[in-house]
Amino acid sequence: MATDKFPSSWVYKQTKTYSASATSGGNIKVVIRCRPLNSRELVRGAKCLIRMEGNQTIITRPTDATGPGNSKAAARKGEEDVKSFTFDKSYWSFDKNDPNYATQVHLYNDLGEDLLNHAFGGYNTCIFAYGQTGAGKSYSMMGYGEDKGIIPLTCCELFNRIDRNCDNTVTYQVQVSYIQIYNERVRDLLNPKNKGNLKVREHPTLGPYVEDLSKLIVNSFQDIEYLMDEGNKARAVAATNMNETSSRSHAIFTLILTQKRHDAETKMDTEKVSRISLVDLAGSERANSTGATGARLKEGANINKSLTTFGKVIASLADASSGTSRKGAKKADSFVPYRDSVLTWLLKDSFGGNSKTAMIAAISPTDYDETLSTLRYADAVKRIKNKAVVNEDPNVRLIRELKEELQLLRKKLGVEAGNVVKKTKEELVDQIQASEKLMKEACETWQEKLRRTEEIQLIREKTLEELGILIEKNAVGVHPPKKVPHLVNLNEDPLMSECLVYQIKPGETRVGRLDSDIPSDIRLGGEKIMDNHCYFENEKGVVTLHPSQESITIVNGMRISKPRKLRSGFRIILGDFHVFRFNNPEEVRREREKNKPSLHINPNIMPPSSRNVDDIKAPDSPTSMASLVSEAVIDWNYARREMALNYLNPRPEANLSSLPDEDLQRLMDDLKKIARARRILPDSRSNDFEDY
Ligand SMILES: Nc1ncnc2c1ncn2[C@@H]1O[C@H](COP(=O)(O)OP(=O)(O)OP(=O)(O)O)[C@@H](O)[C@H]1O
Repeated sequence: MATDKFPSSWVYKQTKTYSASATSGGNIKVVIRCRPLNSRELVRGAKCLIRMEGNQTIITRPTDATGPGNSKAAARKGEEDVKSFTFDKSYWSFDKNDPNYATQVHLYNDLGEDLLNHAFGGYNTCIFAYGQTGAGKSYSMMGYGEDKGIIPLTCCELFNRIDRNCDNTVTYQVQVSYIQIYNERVRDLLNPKNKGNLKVREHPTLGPYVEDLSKLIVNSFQDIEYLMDEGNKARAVAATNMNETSSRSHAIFTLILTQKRHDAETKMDTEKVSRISLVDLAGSERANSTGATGARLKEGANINKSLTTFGKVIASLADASSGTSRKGAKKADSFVPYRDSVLTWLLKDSFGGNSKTAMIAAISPTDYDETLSTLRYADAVKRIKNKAVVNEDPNVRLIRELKEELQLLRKKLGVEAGNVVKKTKEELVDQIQASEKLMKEACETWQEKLRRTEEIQLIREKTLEELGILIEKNAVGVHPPKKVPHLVNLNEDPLMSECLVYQIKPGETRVGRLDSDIPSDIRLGGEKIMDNHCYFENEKGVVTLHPSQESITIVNGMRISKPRKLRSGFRIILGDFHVFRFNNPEEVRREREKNKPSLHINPNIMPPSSRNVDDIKAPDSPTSMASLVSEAVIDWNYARREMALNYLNPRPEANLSSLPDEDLQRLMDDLKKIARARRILPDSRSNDFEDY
């Protein structure tokens, strides 16, 4: 078991005791959190439209329509339009200097502790974050840097409580699973063997579940952190290979806490099992506000489908709870369309079911339309009533029911096999197989589960190694090599950026297609990656990139057709979507030594405007750039924008009208993304566009 304690720097107050409430009813707890203005908003003089008084959140319609998202907010001169909403809590995180500023710890003390109390009481629990992109969902859930969010604080305290347990008749076991829902497809982020789309099923006792999903054993908070990190790596690999916009997917991290109590007198064991679901939803902005086209529009429609269904589920549950009905339907008739989307189906228990649930609605202080829409959503959610029950010995019950069910199904199959239509027979066989799988899982011993956890860990490491990704066993976070030159992945979503490291060892490092028979050291997916895409040559620490004929190999925004010597900080794009930053630690160290005292280069003077990559002057070429410019500056946006700008430069050999259709489409996609980012992204993600 873990020996580490909740680091005192994370939380200042941990005084409450934890006794779970015995009540089973109760509404979903809804809290609102308003983030500070970002510097873009500050620069344009955006006004704060939100006020909080006690538990009330008050929004005022702007009197002009200048800000993004305020387009429909018509100026109604002389008339103040104010709307007020009451929630369980309204967290004012607008101004760090305000005495009422709500910190991460406030949120944890109110929501995280409650969640743990319920989980230890044997109830299913769920915390989910809702809100538009950049409103502060990840900040509240995961946190950034030292500002740990509710997930790490809660998971850490979970193990602290287990460690503090002095009752030797009780033992605890924790398992985790991590899935992503993207375009209505479910992906297991912890087991690479589980490729593609996992099936969602429903069992009368178990409720909705993901078939074949891996549930891995964790023994400490570090184990949880490690698996989350691994899951995020898997997300980044898949997102890049499939060109998925990762920030538009939903992620569900689930902990299963099993408490076993041994009765010395009867020699009997009883179990309480609770599921803790931590859900980070995709940005809630409406698809039509993003200007998406083609595949992005379809993706948006699917995101919309899950969030629209989510909205419908919430509306019908809220109506049912408050006794009202929609369009004259009787209350008893109100149908909740859980199964219309994978997200709502899987969260069925969390909404209107067997769970103690809390919602964090993250809002921006300026964006009237989206913020009002989030507040209305949250207002409907707070009316939903759940019926949580203590999950006592659910496995015993499940095994008993599965036994009866299997007997019945097999009998049915035997009796009816001769005369049933094929489809019905297939359905029966499918149902038997699903129940058999559940039975096998329910009967598995802890040792078997542990063995499988270890097996999956080895598979995960091997899969990453085969792709050329550097793995560090049991280490959380990315630890780039201190000496060896390497590539670091860049991704649109900061959560998935800089989490994959590819080493460029002495000699040749070949890059090729994921599914090719031709061996390669770094394997990438996607249509535009060739069998033999390119190779890196590392000669005594000096690295040269050799592109294959016809391959899309881009250095600092320019496509190259002949070998190119790389310097630390260079941006490399392979195929359409694989974006990297090249790092050469030894070179940086040498340059630092040489350049003492250091120069001062303003990062803002660095846009790549050079026409010929080989003529690139100061901004792109010196190693000192990488050491002087904040690494955050050279992110995914920077690399993609630099490429887009090179297209836009009036070059005699490639002006806009001579661009092939697909290149033009890609360029348009990039520009739309930049425009969208300008409208909705927070400062941390969009300030690179500031100069253009
Ligand atoms: N309560 C807060 N206090 C201070 N800064 C915050 C707070 N909430 C958000 N921020 C800052 O606002 C920015 C956007 O937050 P965040 O990345 O959490 O948004 P998001 O809703 O998760 O976006 P996405 O949907 O893309 O994941 C970040 O730079 C974050 O540091």
